[in-house]
Amino acid sequence: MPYQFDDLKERCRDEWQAYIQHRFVTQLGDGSLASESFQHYLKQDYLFLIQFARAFALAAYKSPTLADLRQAKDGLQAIVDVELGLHIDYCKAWGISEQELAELPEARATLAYTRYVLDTGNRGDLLDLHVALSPCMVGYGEIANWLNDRPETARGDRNPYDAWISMYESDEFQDAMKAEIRWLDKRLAEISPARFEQLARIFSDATRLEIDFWEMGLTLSN
Ligand SMILES: Cc1ncc(CN)c(N)n1
Repeated sequence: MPYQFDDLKERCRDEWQAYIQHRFVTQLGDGSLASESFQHYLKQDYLFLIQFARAFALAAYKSPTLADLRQAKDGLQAIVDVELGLHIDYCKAWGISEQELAELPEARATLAYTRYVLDTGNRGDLLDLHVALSPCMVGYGEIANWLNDRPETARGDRNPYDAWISMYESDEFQDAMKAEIRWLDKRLAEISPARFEQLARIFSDATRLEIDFWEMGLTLSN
């Protein structure tokens, strides 16, 4: 049986579930998350997204074909034009200016995650890099859908974080997520069991670093 993206998730099912259904996520969904935690997360996520945009630029550099180049360009565009744009507007609404964002120091969880992905991409090939990026690209789309299906989730005026959920439910974000899964499914179909083990390690590491990012928000750690 050829491998596919779902096999990576299945291989680290416990970590994936701990990421998708993290306490930060459930509190964000029911609206009970402390605003300090959300603001801390938002600020660090701005810094995170800048580094992730660099990682997609690295994917473009490492792309041997036009199809690969387009996929890297679409990922970069989803972050720079869609996510970062919305993020800056969203930060403004929460009283955080672009100037403040530009001057922030990176928290350790931000440093660890982003540099892990960049290092994996530098050392490895294009598939290593896309697998390291995939918990970010796929996880938030899945989180938005999971929250939306959850009866405890409060929507609209009843939840101060409703716009965050809507951002990741948007067609732009969901389409970028599906395109990334399609790209990965095609590449993973061609790999050996030994290669799958290497990629499963990367996927698990990146997923654990996503969990640490939520923890950083909850504990306000720097
Ligand atoms: C930490 C993190 N992971 C994922 C995403 C979704 N691109 C994000 N904005 N921030």
